[in-house]
Amino acid sequence: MATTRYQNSDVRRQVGSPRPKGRAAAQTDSSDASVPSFNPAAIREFTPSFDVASTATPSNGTTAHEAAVAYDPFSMQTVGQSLPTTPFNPYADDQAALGAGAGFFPSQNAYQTPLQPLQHHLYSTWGPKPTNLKPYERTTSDFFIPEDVRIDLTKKNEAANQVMPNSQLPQLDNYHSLVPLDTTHRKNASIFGYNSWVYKAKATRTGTVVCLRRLQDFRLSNEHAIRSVKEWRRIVSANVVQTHDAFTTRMFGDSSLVFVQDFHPLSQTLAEAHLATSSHGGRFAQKNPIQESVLWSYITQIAAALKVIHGKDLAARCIDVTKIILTDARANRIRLGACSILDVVHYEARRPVAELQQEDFINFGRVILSLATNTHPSNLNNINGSIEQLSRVYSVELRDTVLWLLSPQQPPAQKGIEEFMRGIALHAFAQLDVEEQSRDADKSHLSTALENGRQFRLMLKLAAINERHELSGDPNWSENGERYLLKLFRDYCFHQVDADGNPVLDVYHMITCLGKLEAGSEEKVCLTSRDEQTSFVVSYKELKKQLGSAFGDLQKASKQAKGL
Ligand SMILES: Nc1ncnc2c1ncn2[C@@H]1O[C@H](COP(=O)(O)OP(=O)(O)OP(=O)(O)O)[C@@H](O)[C@H]1O
Repeated sequence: MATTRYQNSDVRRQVGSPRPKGRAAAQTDSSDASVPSFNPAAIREFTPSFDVASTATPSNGTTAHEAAVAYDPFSMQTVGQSLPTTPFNPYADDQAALGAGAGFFPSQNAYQTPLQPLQHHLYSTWGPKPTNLKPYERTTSDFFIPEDVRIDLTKKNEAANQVMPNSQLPQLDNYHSLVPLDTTHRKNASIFGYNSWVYKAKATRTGTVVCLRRLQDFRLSNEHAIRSVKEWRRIVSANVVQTHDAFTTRMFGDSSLVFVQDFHPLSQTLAEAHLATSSHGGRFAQKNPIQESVLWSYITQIAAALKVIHGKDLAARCIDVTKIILTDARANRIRLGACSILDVVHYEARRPVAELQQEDFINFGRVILSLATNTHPSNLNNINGSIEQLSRVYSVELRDTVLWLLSPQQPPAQKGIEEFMRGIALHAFAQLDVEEQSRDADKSHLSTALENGRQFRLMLKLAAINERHELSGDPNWSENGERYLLKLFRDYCFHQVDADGNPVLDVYHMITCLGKLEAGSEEKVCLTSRDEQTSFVVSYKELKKQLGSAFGDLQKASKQAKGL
């Protein structure tokens, strides 16, 4: 079998056969000692660490920047080449071409890192790891977002995209595709004084999914009432559902007041999550006793919300287990869900904010007492008895905290949220730690998604080139020149077969090949034609250039067709 070292010339001529046929076969260049031999095992449970493959990293000073992909997902041109002074682009293919003044650093020569060049073809290995694996062991799932996170996000996306066929709900002026979120027909008018309904809807102008809370049969008597919502737009807190707007409408067949809020898919109220109605008499029965650490987490988050709200001279007014939503059950993330509503509804009977803020503390205490004793707030008639019940299960500190919240101050003395926060600081730090750990895990997942995104862009380019029917009237474009090698690379990467011609589906091999191509590694690969008559030894770096140039042809033709 002839082995041809590829020289950037017309490979079609070197192949010597009009159109290669037959089974794809390819092998890694065995003359390159740095290349790990490819073991065509099926998807491995454990794959060796990429540290093993790292022996094959560029040795000729390929810099981090050379090895990275252009930021524009499809741009194969050096970004900013035509600009006189170009900002440093860490993703550019060729930093040298940017010119001396283009770098973030005084000149490219001055940029000499004492570190090894980054190995962009390797998946990063930072972030929390399963502890039962050796440091060099990785599972196939390591390359993707963890299953539980994927399921959670997918379910949330599904919930956000859910539609209701044959819906009788009206289309509003600025919102359409309403889907009711109330899971029960039981309506409780005691909180707002009106029956309320919650819908998911799509904003006509922006296409974003929002949550609409509708108060049925509400008659607006004062135009200024609705403007008080403006104040709530200023409240930006991780523990408050953001309110955007409020309007009245007759589209539901009555006079309704509607609040527009952020939509948090698959959220549950604290009552739904922790208190369950029994089938008889509407009494609430506990699902599982709530751990004390969860209660402290809730306390810390409600306090954080009140800090922002009271800090803007507003009062939450609606702190209730049925109006606080759990937006991420795994992380115990909660948000106050119905602030702003009572400011509009009770506009005529306005009361001093300081007084309402003091009431917030009492409602806050009732929420915690209700959760700790598994009693619906409307049944919390004997506070002392409930406190006693709480102290039988939970710590003295929790009991004292709830007592502090529930006991009214003798005027002119007033409770302050900062004073309360100082008192629970230890628990707030515990919550902070949980949040930081969860952020670490999310960052780690994000880095996996980043790597996958890079490879996905590469696959889009390959797919756009391989087997293209014709380009600019040339029916053989995708089979000629550099495109032919890209086709063989596609075979090498994805169409591996064993000695009997059976497919070898080695995810590790596919990911590694794409990673090296994406990084433009100096490592060489031996690509064999389908008829097994010709082989080409070519580096990933050259393949990457060829991919760029072939994709550039496509872009040029596409732009010409559009007259650009
Ligand atoms: N901003 C939001 N994003 C997503 N879902 C929400 C949002 N606000 C509320 N929900 C969900 O809508 C459903 C109904 O909420 P609602 O406040 O009406 O509770 P409820 O228990 O039905 O109270 P009530 O008896 O007062 O009507 C709940 O499952 C809640 O989790």
